Amino acid sequence: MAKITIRTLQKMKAEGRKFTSLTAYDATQAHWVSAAGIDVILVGDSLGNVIQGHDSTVPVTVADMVYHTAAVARGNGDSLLMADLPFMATATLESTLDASRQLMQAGAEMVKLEGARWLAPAIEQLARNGVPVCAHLGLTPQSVNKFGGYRVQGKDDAGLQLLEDADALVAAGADLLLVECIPATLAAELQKRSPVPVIGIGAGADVDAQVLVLYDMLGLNPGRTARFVRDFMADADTPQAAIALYDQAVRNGDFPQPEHQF
Ligand SMILES: Nc1nc(=O)c2c([nH]1)NC[C@@H]1CN(c3ccc(C(=O)N[C@@H](CCC(=O)O)C(=O)O)cc3)CN21
Ligand SMILES: CC(C)C(=O)C(=O)O
Ligand SMILES: [Mg+2]
Repeated sequence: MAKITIRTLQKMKAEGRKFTSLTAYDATQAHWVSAAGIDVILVGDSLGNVIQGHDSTVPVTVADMVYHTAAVARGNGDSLLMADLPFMATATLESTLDASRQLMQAGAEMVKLEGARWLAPAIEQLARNGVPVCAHLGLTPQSVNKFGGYRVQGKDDAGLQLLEDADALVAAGADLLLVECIPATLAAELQKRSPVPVIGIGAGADVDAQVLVLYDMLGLNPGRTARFVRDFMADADTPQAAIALYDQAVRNGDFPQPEHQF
């Protein structure tokens, strides 16, 4: 497999081909995920839940993200390596740039940040400094305390707000959009109007790519899982085989199904 870059993802969108993303938190997982041909590895701040045992991503620090990003980078093959900016790292322009520098120097090739149009100046500054950006919209888990729980976002009038936020962030230089837990109809509308690829989780099938938390799609999560999760270990003997099944299912449109969307 050739090295995946933002140009590869743009080309796949232009050709109407789906691409794939999964989280990884350590070198071994990064090896499995990249060897299966997953296009984008996300070092997600969901590590706060699945590794650290917190009930949200709020406690995760920049130092935690740097540690896991460096481990994932060592195990990665050809996947594009994206890392989350954690809670409050984007509070100021200065903190955004400093945290992004640390993640990029640990081996990330793109950073992801949660938020809306107020992040446009930060994205412009990152673009000028050569840092590709994915803007995460909709259910942004770092705001769980502000939302009052993990709730579907972008319903009714908030849908138009989300589309306008996306436009502003793309105009500022965002290279990718990621939407979580929004109505599938809204995600489809966004996919149509967006010049950059749109990755979805709980956003239906009509987007350019899908992402899941690795532990969720391997059925490793002890608690209740969200509606958008499918356990790919149910039909596989090994984690590597389950990851390959997920990759195929996303590319050929078998995942997600209507039961996984809102
Ligand atoms: N293991 C894991 N998987 C994830 O997908 C994930 C994390 N951890 N940690 C960070 C955030 C938290 N996320 C979550 C957590 C819960 C729901 C959830 O329960 N959603 C409801 C929707 C409720 C509604 O209808 O408004 C669901 O039924 O899926 C969604 C996203 C996604 N991220
Ligand atoms: C759920 C995905 C999109 C994420 O941000 C994470 O794993 O932290
Ligand atoms: Mg995250």
